[in-house]
Amino acid sequence: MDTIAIPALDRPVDATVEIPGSKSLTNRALLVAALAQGDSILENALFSEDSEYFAKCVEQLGIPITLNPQLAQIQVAGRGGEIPAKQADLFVGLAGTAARFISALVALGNGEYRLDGVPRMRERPMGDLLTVLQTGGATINFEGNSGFMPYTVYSQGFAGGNFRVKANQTSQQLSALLMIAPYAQQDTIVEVEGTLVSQSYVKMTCRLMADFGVEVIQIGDNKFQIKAGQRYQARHYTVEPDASNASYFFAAAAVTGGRVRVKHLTKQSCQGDILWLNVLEQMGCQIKDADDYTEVTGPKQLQGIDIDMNDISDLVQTLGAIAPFASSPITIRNVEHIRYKETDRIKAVVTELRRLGVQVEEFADRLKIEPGPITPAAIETYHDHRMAMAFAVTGLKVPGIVIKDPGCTAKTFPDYFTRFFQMLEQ
Ligand SMILES: O=C(O)C1=C[C@@H](OP(=O)(O)O)[C@@H](O)[C@H](O)C1
Ligand SMILES: C=C(OP(=O)(O)O)C(=O)O
Repeated sequence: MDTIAIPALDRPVDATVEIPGSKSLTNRALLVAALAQGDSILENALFSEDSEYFAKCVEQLGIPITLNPQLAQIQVAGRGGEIPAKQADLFVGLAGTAARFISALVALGNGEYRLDGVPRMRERPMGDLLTVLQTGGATINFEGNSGFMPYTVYSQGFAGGNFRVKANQTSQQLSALLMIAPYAQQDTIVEVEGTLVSQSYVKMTCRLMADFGVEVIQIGDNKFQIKAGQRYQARHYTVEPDASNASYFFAAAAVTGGRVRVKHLTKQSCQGDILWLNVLEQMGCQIKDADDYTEVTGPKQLQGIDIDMNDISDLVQTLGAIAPFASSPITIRNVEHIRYKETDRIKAVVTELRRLGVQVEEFADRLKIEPGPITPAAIETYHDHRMAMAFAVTGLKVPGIVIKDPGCTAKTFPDYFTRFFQMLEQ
């Protein structure tokens, strides 16, 4: 298996970086542009496994896509809500967004659509969304366990109506439903039953829908109404840099007492993970928030923090990886749902921190990390891009840290290590 050795720094980082487009925004924009009538152009789109699987699915459904990776541009020739293909065999890799959003998209079609992913994707929850699609008219044939990939969706359009959906393991199933709802035969009201995790992503969904001309009426925190007959408008859309993927570069400034500027990402971002800046501020960093960039300057000594990360849970690994360098313990709460992601992320972070000699307590929905010295080790990444990207930052402070299977960053950030090393050379 490939590995990458991370060089420890004997000086603070001092760099300006650019981060590719957001995965969450690219895949939402691909979906709504596919449903719009006519050509949309996505600028600064992400080119990575998650978005390329997504684009390929849309294309297989008969909606032409032109990829221009050199210009970071994707052109989508939307078909006004029609799904031209009557049959397709679709593969989503490990992309949770593609799995959920494409399953919902094919429910608008008229035909049979098989969906599958990598072995871990077959374990990730899909059932709550599929139950709603069944109530809305689809028949679903599961090849293995009910509620999990692989399955075939037999659809004849989506009826809409009133639904209750669980969103305690992932918010993506709710986002998927919201985005197809304007094309249902009648108005849709979706009520979340119980806890809604990762709420900031649902806000992002509503914002993106509004950017393409569709209104979601939110009734309280947990109820959403979408009028049928609304139509997405094709448009030019510029994808923001990925705030979750920027977190590793800001973290590098935080742990080395250095300075990192991320171009074109600002506090006005519609991505919930922009709140990483607030986390770092509470830990002692200084934040400069300009019109077209954000800059983090790290302190001499990071402080500990006790934080609910339910809404920004893709950052748990980033915080876990720098936690041993704080002056007091770091407690990360309310993140049981990260056990259903690329890997069980609570378990993965705890295991790898312990491998580094760090004292960590694991609970069902939280972890507590004690500061302390680190013994270098080779970090297992469990096919999880965020394990590789986060623990590379730990390696900046401790000589001898090696990241196993660094190629797993291809999921959302194929040239992560190139940009990471470029940051160190500035
Ligand atoms: O809707 C989205 O784009 C996402 C929602 C979050 O997932 P959950 O809703 O499963 O927590 C997040 O972790 C994921 O990276 C992207
Ligand atoms: C959880 C993630 O991805 P997915 O979209 O596959 O859920 C992630 O990118 O951290």
